[in-house]
This record gives sequence, structure tokens and C-alpha cells, in this order.
Amino acid sequence: MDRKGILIVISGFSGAGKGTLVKGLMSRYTNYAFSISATTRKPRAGEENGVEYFFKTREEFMNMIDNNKLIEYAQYVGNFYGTPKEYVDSQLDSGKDVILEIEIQGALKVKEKFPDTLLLFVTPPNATVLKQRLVGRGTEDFETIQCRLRRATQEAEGIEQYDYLIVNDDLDECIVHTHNIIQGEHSRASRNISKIEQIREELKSF
Ligand SMILES: Nc1ncnc2c1ncn2[C@@H]1O[C@H](COP(=O)(O)OP(=O)(O)OP(=O)(O)O)[C@@H](O)[C@H]1O
Ligand SMILES: Nc1nc2c(ncn2[C@@H]2O[C@H](COP(=O)(O)O)[C@@H](O)[C@H]2O)c(=O)[nH]1
Repeated sequence: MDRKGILIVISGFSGAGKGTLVKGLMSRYTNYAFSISATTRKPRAGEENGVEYFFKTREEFMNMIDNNKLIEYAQYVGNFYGTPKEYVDSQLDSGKDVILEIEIQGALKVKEKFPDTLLLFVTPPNATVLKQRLVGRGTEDFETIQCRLRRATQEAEGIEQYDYLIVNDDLDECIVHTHNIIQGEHSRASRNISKIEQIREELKSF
């Protein structure tokens, strides 16, 4: 049986450190592919088209939806975000583990379409640290920060639907811990495959 990559969703409150964690995983380990989302959000200072996101007009984004180019999409604090399908399919087929850094509504849609998806939720050690990180990043105005914190309150209601909660306190520890969880998922998947193959073989003798 062909071994394919695992689809991994990383969600978490705005400012929890998802992007920082993903960059750490990508730079330290080689078997991850990061799915670059499409968004109608304006780029932050330093963000480049095709690196952090594919920045789209609303019309372009709607065309992507109409042409079935997205695995999932959602609205988040006034903007659209979505996962382009083609890249994810090709990377999974080539055996890479594909990381989607997406919010909770999209995460649940992905899980519905691909039940083997590993759902990880990243949290800071506490809410004070969350606010400090979000404010300290200096990329959003006061009103947007308030909207994102209110959104975090809603998102907290859905955490139980995730497979693992990952506390991002010490960044290095968080990167290694997340990698170990993903490797554990690989071992579990191959044990299941071996078992299924063994049972199929045994059934042939009846
Ligand atoms: N473990 C950590 N310790 C200290 N600071 C951190 C840690 N992880 C992330 N940060 C900092 O917190 C801020 C928010 O991190 P990041 O941008 O990765 O969050 P995010 O979850 O991707 O947020 P968003 O969803 O809004 O894009 C950044 O300034 C980052 O450098
Ligand atoms: N459902 C999706 N959510 C996504 C996608 N790409 C990013 N996101 C999430 O949006 C918020 C805001 O991101 P930001 O870059 O503006 O801070 C955050 O929770 C991201 O994880 C996507 O393709 N689909």
C-alpha cells in the first residue's frame, strides 16, 4: 500500500504563535510542506505575495470558490481565507506532510472531507501572554486586536474537537513537541496499515 503524507491542521487564537511554530517546523525538519493560503486581507509590513499568503481581491477570491480551487474557506474578522486544493493534493501524493495553518471553521471542514487529518490547537500559556504577543507584534490596530480577542473567545468553545492541545510557552520545546506528535501519528498510521495488510492476507486462506 502506498504511504502518503499526513494532512496536519494547526489552529489557535490570533497571537498564539502558530505562524512562528510553523516557521520553526519548516526550518528544522525536511518532510513538511506548508500550504500557502489565499486571502483577501491586505499584506502586513514585510509580508510577500506567494510567501505568507496569496493576496487576492474579493473578486479573485470569489472566482477561486466558483472554480472549485479551494479545499475550504472561511471568513475571519472581515476577510476571506482559503486553502488552495492543487498544492495540497500534489504534496500529499509525493509523500510530504502538509501543514495547513487555518482557523477552526476551516479546520472542521477539512476534517469532514479528510477524516484522517490531524488537528492541533496551539495555545499560549495564558490569556495575558496572548494579549501581550498580539499587541507586541505591532501589526494590528487596537480595534482589530479587540475583534481578534473576541474571536478567540468563540474559538475556545471548539477546542475539544481537536486531537491535541499544544501549549506554546518555550518555542523550541513547542516545535520539538509538535514534531513528535506528528511522528507518533505516522507510527500509528503504519501500525494500522500493517495490521490491515496482515488481516487481508489471512482472509485469503479461508
Ligand atoms: N513561544 C513564544 N515565546 C515568545 N513569543 C512568541 C512565542 N511564539 C510566538 N511569539 C511571538 O508572538 C507573536 C505572535 O506570533 P505569531 O504571529 O506566530 O502568531 P499567530 O498565532 O500566527 O497569529 P495570527 O493568527 O494573528 O497570525 C509574534 O510577535 C511572535 O514572535
Ligand atoms: N479557514 C482558513 N483560515 C485561514 C487560512 N489561512 C489562514 N487562516 C486563519 O486566519 C486567521 C487570521 O490570519 P492572519 O494571517 O490574518 O492573522 C488565523 O487564524 C489563520 O490561521 C485558510 O486558508 N483557511
